[in-house]
Amino acid sequence: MQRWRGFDQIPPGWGRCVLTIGVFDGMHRGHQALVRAAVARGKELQLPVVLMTFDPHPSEVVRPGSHPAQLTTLRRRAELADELGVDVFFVLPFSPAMQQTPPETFVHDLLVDRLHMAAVLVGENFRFGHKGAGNLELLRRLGSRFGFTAEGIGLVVEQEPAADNDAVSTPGAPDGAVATEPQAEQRSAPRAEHPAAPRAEHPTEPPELPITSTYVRANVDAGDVTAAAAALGRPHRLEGVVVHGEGRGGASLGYPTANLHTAEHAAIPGDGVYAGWFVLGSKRYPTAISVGSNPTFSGTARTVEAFVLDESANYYGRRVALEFVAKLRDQIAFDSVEALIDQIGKDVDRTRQILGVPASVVKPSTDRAPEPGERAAGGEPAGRSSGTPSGPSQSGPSPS
Ligand SMILES: Cc1cc2nc3c(=O)[nH]c(=O)nc-3n(C[C@H](O)[C@H](O)[C@H](O)COP(=O)(O)O)c2cc1C
Ligand SMILES: Nc1ncnc2c1ncn2[C@@H]1O[C@H](COP(=O)(O)OP(=O)(O)OP(=O)(O)O)[C@@H](O)[C@H]1O
Repeated sequence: MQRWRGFDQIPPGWGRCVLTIGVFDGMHRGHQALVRAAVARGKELQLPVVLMTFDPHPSEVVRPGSHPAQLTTLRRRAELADELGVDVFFVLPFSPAMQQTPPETFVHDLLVDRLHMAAVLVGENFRFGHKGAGNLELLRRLGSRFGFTAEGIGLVVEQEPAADNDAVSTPGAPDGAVATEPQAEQRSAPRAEHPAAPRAEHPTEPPELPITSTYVRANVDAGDVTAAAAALGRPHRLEGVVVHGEGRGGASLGYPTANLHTAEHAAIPGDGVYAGWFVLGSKRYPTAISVGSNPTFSGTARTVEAFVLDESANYYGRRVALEFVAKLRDQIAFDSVEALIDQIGKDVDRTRQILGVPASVVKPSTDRAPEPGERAAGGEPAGRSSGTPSGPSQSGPSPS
């Protein structure tokens, strides 16, 4: 896949193409359906498929200071587009001049004259150009004038989770892994209200609301990472660089944590404790994640920290990502450090259960994730035994 930034990077001799346009921040299931349709059209017409996205988020240009929480970095968005078969990931720097551009000019001067689009595919609800005056209808009219086709894709809607299903599949778990325990906290937690939710006239019929990035952001913010994962088709991922914390995790608690420094607008899930995956390069490790200000220690700064199960490597300075699979509980101000340690042990046990990772695993090397079902010869993990902090010796070179 090629990556371009701005129209100047269109290579000389560029022919015709199939185009899909939008912010694509979530790269959620709706976006995926749209991109798949564009890729299929590209195959049929034997033309390359261009995905056009914007940077910064257009909201920031329209209302400075209003940048929405970012669900994917441009790098991650490109990676996901590549996996779906896109040929060119085209980032259009979004400027005040672009915001003022009438939709007809945008289509004629840029998409037709410079990008040579033969077909454009967008969601039915797509709006573009000054004051959002452009829509699918306009694209169709301009298409018959300038010689391209415009196709609208039906919107993918969110699915309500089945309330009586005891076996909750966990997005991102190893193949076939299923959490056998109902995720009670998840179920009972109020769902983030859909931004476009109408008042239901028939309460028994769940409303069918389109998946949008705004909806995913609301769920991430509310800590409902299960609903976010259902809309994304994968767990929400937060990227960052591992930095030093207070130096307390390994030394005093026996649970060293990798503290993440995240990008300014990154979508950080609401405060709480989560089960998820620690992603390092192409490997994933089970992890218990804490988001919040560590009220037991009267902390004020909000931190994102991950205790990586069965690992004791030095992650400082590494670029890593966390994938949030399920929320376990809220952060609590414990009366004693012992009570916090005891609870973290239970969080770790629960994390194993949800991810389908056995309690005792062979100590993997730092670049190898344990295979589910893999056990140490003696039955005990080479790192720590499940849920039992083993004191300062565990902290070693690990992050605090
Ligand atoms: C799984 C897990 C759950 C946690 N839950 C809480 C909590 O409920 N309340 C709290 O004050 N801190 C909680 N913490 C955060 C610890 O207080 C924090 O990791 C510790 O203070 C070490 O901080 P440091 O990395 O800055 O040294 C939790 C940490 C982990 C790994
Ligand atoms: N649920 C969906 N199903 C199919 N296509 C969608 C869906 N949501 C958005 N699209 C289309 O995907 C492209 C990119 O959408 P875009 O990221 O701009 O909006 P969005 O996901 O609705 O997010 P936001 O909440 O920020 O409006 C557009 O063409 C849009 O119409």
